[in-house]
Amino acid sequence: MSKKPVRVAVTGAAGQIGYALLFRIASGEMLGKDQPVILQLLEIPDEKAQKALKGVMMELEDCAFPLLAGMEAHSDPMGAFKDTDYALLVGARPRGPGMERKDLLAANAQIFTVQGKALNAVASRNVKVLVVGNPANTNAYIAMKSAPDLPAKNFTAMLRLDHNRALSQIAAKTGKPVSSIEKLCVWGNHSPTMYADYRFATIEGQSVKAMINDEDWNRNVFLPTVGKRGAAIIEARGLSSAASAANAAIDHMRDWALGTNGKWVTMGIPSQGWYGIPQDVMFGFPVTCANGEYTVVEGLPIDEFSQQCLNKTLAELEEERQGVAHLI
Ligand SMILES: NC(=O)C1=CN([C@@H]2O[C@H](COP(=O)(O)OP(=O)(O)OC[C@H]3O[C@@H](n4cnc5c(N)ncnc54)[C@H](O)[C@@H]3O)[C@@H](O)[C@H]2O)C=CC1
Ligand SMILES: O=C([O-])CC(=O)C(=O)O
Repeated sequence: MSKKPVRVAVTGAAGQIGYALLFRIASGEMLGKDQPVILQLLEIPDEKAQKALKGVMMELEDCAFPLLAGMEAHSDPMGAFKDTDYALLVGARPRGPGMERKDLLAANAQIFTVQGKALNAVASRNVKVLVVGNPANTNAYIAMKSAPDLPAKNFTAMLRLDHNRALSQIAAKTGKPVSSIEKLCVWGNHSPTMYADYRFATIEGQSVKAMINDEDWNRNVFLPTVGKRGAAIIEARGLSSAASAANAAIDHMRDWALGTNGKWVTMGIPSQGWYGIPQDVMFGFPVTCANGEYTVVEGLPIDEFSQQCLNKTLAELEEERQGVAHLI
């Protein structure tokens, strides 16, 4: 018997990430090739944006996806989030050259109070929320705090693009396939202060740290390359990452919903005090996923350099959190 359709809300649906994301959700890449979906798409109440959204929906229709059980266009989050099982909050202003992601807080923070409240009011009580719009961690924090009736753990921020970038850098350095790398993680904020950490990583059971054996490369090449990759893409493309961001969103939601079979991935999640990170700070942690739940990988040793990195990214998140305290 075929499965009952689930509702997937996507905001910023006519934007560049939206365009790279929706077709993959509708084809079953996110929730499985046996899971029908109803897309509930949100764009701003602006004639041009709504018209562009209609165009994207016409293209979705033209794909005749067998799993696409329905589609709705919305200009109000209360409609878009009604009974939704999954919410991908992408819609927000992207940065341009010379900006840091936290420069977007003033422009974007308000979006996430409104959307958090709407989720609180009308979404499924088990809704799984992924915030992509930048600055992703603090926007996810705002949405979570604006939705007190939903479980805090159901609000997450996207660190998966950073995780995937780190995987590719390690694969290139070691000459080994991406698929062979296990136990990598990225701690903290989706910003240049993030700490991509391959101390525990293995390839075919061998330590990646020992294989690379180059602390200078770690600190002066790997960390800045991963940390500033978003800016490098903007510099090269004139626009921020879109297809890779959509791909990371698919990876994040798929793994959360369908599980990782014991493999580590990185998710931005509200801390429950793990590794000394204060309660509720939306922080990138290594997790495994099973049965629709994530579990933090606990008990990893944190050496002095790693502790400094964690402190730095935490300090930035705390600063962002103070900057939005008036919205919560
Ligand atoms: N967390 C991450 O790893 C990444 C995050 N991003 C962020 O994702 C966001 C979206 O990026 P793009 O798609 O490239 O931008 P875009 O400008 O192409 O599209 C954003 C869309 O969101 C819509 N929008 C704005 N406010 C909205 C609201 N309140 N409700 C619904 N829709 C709304 C806009 O009308 C626009 O169509 C940006 O903030 C960007 O910085 C981008 C790449 C990676
Ligand atoms: O850098 C940006 O502004 C977009 C983004 O978050 C990324 O590519 O990681």
